[in-house]
Amino acid sequence: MPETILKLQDVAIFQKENLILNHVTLEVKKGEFVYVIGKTGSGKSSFMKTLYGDLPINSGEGSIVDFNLKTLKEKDIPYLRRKLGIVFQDFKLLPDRNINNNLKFVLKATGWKDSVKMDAKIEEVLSKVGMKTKGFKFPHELSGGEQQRIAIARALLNDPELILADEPTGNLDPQTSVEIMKVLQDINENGRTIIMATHDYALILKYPHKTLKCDNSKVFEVIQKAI
Ligand SMILES: Nc1ncnc2c1ncn2[C@@H]1O[C@H](COP(=O)(O)OP(=O)(O)OP(=O)(O)O)[C@@H](O)[C@H]1O
Repeated sequence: MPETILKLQDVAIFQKENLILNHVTLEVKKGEFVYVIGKTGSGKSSFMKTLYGDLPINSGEGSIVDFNLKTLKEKDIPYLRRKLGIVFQDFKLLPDRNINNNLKFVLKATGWKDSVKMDAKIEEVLSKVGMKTKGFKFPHELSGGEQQRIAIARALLNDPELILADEPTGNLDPQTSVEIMKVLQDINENGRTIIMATHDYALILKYPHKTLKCDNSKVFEVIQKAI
């Protein structure tokens, strides 16, 4: 039996005093690829934020990569995030430094010290996303798709058990979206668990996976035909 990476039991998620999602019960096992879909404002980002400790769970129980989301303290959040790779729609690369230094910045911030090991790790993650030769480029010298590849490489730096991707193709054209999806697909095939919020139905049809839908304050699994 694959181990459980995420488990939510009757969870309620609020934005300020507004209830966004209620009675959320679900389980994600190691190695799964799971989509989270839903209309604008249905709570996809709120759901993802809960998973990386940006929104608390007000009721119910939740655990993610061995962290208890209910009892998670502010000081635990950096440690939780080291076990997660987070990818956003808008890449969030630092504009004032090249790609190698963007990646080195994250390694140093997460406790890496040995320069040789850092360089080797950077080369490894850049290779995984097909960007090995682009380390000396600045973010503005790369296309959107290339920047997202770098953001995925950055998410891989600390060998996360789970990758959370919130609309990773939201700023990309359809062809580039497919390329990014192939990168994520590859990473998943190498054993990593991925949860990806998206409203890109073309991608879901092309790469079918378990799909959770946010609708009417609920999260439930949908089968492909019903999407
Ligand atoms: N920081 C915030 N403060 C208060 N309310 C918020 C905040 N962020 C989101 N909301 C509200 O929470 C609800 C869910 O928003 P959320 O961003 O989770 O939806 P979404 O499904 O990710 O939408 P989209 O597809 O547009 O990104 C919306 O009604 C939104 O207005």
